[in-house]
Amino acid sequence: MEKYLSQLNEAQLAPTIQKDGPMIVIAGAGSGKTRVLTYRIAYLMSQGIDPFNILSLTFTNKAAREMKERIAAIVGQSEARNLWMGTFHSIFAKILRIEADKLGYPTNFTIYDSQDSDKLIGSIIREMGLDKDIYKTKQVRSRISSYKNSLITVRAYFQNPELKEADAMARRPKMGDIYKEYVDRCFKAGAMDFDDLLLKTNELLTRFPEVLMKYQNRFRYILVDEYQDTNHSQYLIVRALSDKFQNICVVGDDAQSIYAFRGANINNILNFQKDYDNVKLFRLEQNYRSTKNIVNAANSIIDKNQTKLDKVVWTANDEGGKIVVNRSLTDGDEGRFVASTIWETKMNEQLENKDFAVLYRTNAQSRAIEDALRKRDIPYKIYGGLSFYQRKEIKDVISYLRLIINPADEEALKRVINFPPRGIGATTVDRLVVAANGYKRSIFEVMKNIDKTELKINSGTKSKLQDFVTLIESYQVMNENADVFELAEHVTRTSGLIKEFKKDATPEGVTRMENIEELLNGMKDFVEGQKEVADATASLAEFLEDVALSSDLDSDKEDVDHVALMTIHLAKGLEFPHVFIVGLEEDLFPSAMSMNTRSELEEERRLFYVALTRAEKQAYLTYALSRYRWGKLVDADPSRFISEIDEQYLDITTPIEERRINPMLDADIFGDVSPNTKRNVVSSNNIRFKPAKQVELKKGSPAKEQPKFQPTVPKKLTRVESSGASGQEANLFDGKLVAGNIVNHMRFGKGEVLKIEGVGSDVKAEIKFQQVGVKKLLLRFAKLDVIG
Ligand SMILES: Nc1ncnc2c1ncn2[C@@H]1O[C@H](COP(=O)(O)OP(=O)(O)OP(=O)(O)O)[C@@H](O)[C@H]1O
Ligand SMILES: [Mg+2]
Repeated sequence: MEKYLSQLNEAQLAPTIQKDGPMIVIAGAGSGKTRVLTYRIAYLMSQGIDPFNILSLTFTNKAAREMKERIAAIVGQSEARNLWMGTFHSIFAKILRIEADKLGYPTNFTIYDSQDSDKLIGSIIREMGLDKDIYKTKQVRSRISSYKNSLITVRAYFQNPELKEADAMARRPKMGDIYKEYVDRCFKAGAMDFDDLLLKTNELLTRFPEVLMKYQNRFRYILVDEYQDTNHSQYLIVRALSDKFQNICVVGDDAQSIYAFRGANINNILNFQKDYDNVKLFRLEQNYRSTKNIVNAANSIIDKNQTKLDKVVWTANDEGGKIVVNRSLTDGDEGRFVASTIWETKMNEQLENKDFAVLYRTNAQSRAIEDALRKRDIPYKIYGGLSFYQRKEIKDVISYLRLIINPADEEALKRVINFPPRGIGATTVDRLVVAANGYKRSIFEVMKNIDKTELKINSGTKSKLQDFVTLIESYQVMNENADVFELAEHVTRTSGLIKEFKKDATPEGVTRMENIEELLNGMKDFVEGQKEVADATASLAEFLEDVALSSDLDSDKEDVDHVALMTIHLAKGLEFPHVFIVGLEEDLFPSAMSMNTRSELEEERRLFYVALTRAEKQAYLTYALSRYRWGKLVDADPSRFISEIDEQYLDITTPIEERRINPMLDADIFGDVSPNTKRNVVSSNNIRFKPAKQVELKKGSPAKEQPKFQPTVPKKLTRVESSGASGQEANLFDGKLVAGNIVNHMRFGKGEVLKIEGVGSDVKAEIKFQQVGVKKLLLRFAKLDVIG
């Protein structure tokens, strides 16, 4: 047996060496699914399968690169190089690059990133004279995206009255018209957006049987990682390509399906066995990633979901430390806890920064963490922010390059036609756009033929337009002989970009210049790198394709030692020794937007499962009692997810508060309460108002009795139990604190006690604070000093 196969356990070995036929590996996190795919590819090659015939689809380009390196270590670099490996988008962009003319696109088509799409949609909404508060750009884009991922073309849209009706109900009756205009304009600009890369591939494979056959024969073996997160469009591509040979191997975990909001369909994994004949099903049960505590805690979480496949996950790894649960008063404190824990752990255990990751639900949460890390001089990197290639100055340069290979590219043209300023005003551009739409030509063509049009543009402006056309055409000539680096270097100098950026001597301006330099360095690298690959051309088109599809997760330089900060969505498939999951608060995680149906809440829970299972050695769960959101300090309650973990796996440094939730509304969030009444009030600016606390004890009932509507926090986790009515804390102020006392509160400052009410653990004080007015505080939680 091949030596590397001994690095697999028996259960992993079986799918690895199952050469032919459809197969699925369903297994929990950390059980070696990705490892099986990697070794399977090496195995197929050792069995004489040509790497050109193997297609492997991964979730990130980074994952693809890592797999390739691993395989190269086994079978050798030169063979591994010929594998087709990458994300759906990058692989099918390459195929479309070859076949695009069949669909009426130039093979040099541009890929619009989400910024480009947003800009185009924004201008369409403006041109159509629609209300931009109703037709919000991002919402419109996500709607269009969901049509495309469900393969609803413009024509299909207009044939289906239900769709139109749904949009009309959502107060957007013109959605279809925007969709049509957007698609037309992209097509005219020779541009595909991200979703087109899949949609057009589907179109290609259905409309052109000979093309389908070509790629079916090419990709005799297909492997897909993270299959649970494929959307309909991706699903159909995989089905079509694998239809002939049926050598399809998918791996996934239904418990980690977290992209439903972007159209991922968990049924793809559930139905796989129905889609193909004689499917071999494999299961892996042993987790190699995490400690027993983490594995068991994660199991106890996912158990709460109703919709799931039964799976066993266990580990032979050490017990490990319990999961640390930390409460902070504010998000700032939370950041400080994270930073100081990282700092101390690094010292005590001799670790590096890259052994730590901080995961959050929303990007906005990174700020407080960043501040705290900076104060301690701990280097960090945020993943998933604005990627390098989306920064303004970089996009400016890239837009020139895009225009060189595809002068029809409307978004690129609009970006640089007057940058650096050359006296072509917005009105002129608007006229050009209208004319181009009228003539059904690109703006660039209209500009080239400006004398033949009837546009009302004065001769001074006309000659400026012609100069611009000449400039771009001169670059096009240069592009025939120069490489990407030489061309870009020339463009930045002669277009006036460098001069323009140099004018700005502020630190930001200096950073811009550095970024451009970095871009040029990257191009040099690209050119050198391509020289090593036999059939590569180092063409500008290839470079731009890499740029359009790169995310900053991909460009991660392994040699830099930093703490990783990212959203949980981005962390899928990754692993880190120490993981902090921050902001575990109701309405944040689970997100306020995702609590309307059981399936939404279950997706949030899967997200939590993904987060927790990234940790190898130690996990930390943190929450704050108040946090700045939308510029306001809002109160927060600990997330239900913390209390859903079996307590034996937790190390709770500070007892968890009862959730201040209206028991009437929360009795059974999906049960007997009508959906209209159960939600909290949402104000117009989307800030959720918390209903007043109504967990009152019945008169005369013993203090220990739990309220009838016990929130989902298990009894033992509530402060009532841990310190108890009989414990000292609850009685701390009994009898000691009386009306008239002057107290000091950590957050509210100085105040006077007006009255005391309630019994046992429910004793409250009404206090008039100098700064914030009258507040009612539960004494067992309130941090008060009596000062008079
Ligand atoms: N048989 C094995 N022996 C030793 N280590 C293993 C074995 N199988 C997997 N591992 C290691 O366990 C970790 C998890 O494996 P892998 O990433 O393949 O799991 P996964 O099932 O893909 O996880 P996820 O669901 O998070 O994507 C990796 O570090 C991997 O190298
Ligand atoms: Mg994996």
